[in-house]
Amino acid sequence: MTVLLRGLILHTPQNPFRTDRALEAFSDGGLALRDGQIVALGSFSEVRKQYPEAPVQDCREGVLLPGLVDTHVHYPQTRVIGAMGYSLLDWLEKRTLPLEARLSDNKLARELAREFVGLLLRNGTTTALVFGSHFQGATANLFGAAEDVGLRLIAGQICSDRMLRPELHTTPERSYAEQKMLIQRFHGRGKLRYAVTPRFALSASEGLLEVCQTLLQEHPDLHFTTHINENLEEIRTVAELFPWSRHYLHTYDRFGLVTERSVLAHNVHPTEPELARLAEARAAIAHCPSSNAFIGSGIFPMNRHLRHGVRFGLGSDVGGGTGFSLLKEGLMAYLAQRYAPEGVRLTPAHLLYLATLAGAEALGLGETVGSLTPGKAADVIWVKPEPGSALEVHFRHLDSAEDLLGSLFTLHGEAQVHQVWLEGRAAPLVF
Ligand SMILES: O=c1[nH]c(=O)c2nc[nH]c2[nH]1
Ligand SMILES: [Zn+2]
Repeated sequence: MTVLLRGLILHTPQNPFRTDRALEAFSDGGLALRDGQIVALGSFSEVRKQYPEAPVQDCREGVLLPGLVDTHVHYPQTRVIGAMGYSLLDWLEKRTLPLEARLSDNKLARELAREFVGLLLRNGTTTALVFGSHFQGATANLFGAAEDVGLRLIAGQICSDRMLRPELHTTPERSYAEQKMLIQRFHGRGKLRYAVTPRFALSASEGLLEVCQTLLQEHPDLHFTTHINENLEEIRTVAELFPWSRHYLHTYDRFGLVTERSVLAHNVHPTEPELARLAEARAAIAHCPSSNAFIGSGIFPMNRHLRHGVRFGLGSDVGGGTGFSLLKEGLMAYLAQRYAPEGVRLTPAHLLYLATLAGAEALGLGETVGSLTPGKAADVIWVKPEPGSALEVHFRHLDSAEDLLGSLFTLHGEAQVHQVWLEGRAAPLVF
């Protein structure tokens, strides 16, 4: 059955870093959904003519956007959000890893998984690349919870075999066996995909990185994700642990882990050769602006990434980040670039692109999601201003689509994700 959504529709089917006309807006727009796909987009009157019999859902209060894409978020860390006053390595040791160690308890893991996917959806995220758990059972729970609600999920069991805490350490042999089982069970099942996920080079021996390489060779359509160049002390330690490495990226590249299916989180302190190599390999970066500020990692050198042609999308990086909202991450990216000495002048179109299509492309899903182009999956969100809020005033009085989008990102805290469609089906937002 075809359904029509009517309202203000905004998306960025093109890249605003390359063209001035990337933002497409329909002030009284129509979006036709059928069999999980978008089948038409245009002015409401045009779309109505194509589907005169279809039921219409009136979404004229607020705005319809593509589902948001989070390229980096940690499933076990919802309850870590807000731990102030740390930098990366002491934040991991004192606040994050103790909680992650508790996910050996399957009952807790199931509860956290349901909570986590519910929070992604409530914030309008319909596709996510997720850091799983160090435990196989907990990671299976994450896949199960995503499947239950219909979230598009790429995730994997984290592997580490040194320098964290003993409960979180695996061995190369065990990690291979456990990951193999998860890949067989979940990779390619519905909207689930598997990502090989060493936590970071600091906590992975060469033997473990070899296992990651073997898995990617045995299953060339797997994804790969990890962290890189987040914090200066981390970078120094990695250089000591891999004395042969030319730079941080080399520790992954030596094992064939830097490809166009790779997403590396942060990259706040890259060298020029690393940026050149990332561009050459077409690997993508998950830019996590609120996390970079919150754990004091530094400001993302966006201009250098653009100059080299390195792809990047947005990541909430919960729980180093300050919450699940990618609208907020858009604002944080904007603010950080305003502070940076050679910051990029971002527009509302850039922020929407980074929160949607750029992320989809980083995950290799640019043909499937990220914009409302007909033929793509009907992953759509309806965002409304809270009654009585400044954002509502803006929605009543602004008539430029671009200005409205700017106020939506700026006043994101007054926006409510009212409804989410996953492949055309309305998802429950209360769990
Ligand atoms: O922001 C981060 N969050 C983490 O959990 C983590 N682990 C390694 N490096 C990390 N960075
Ligand atoms: Zn992270």
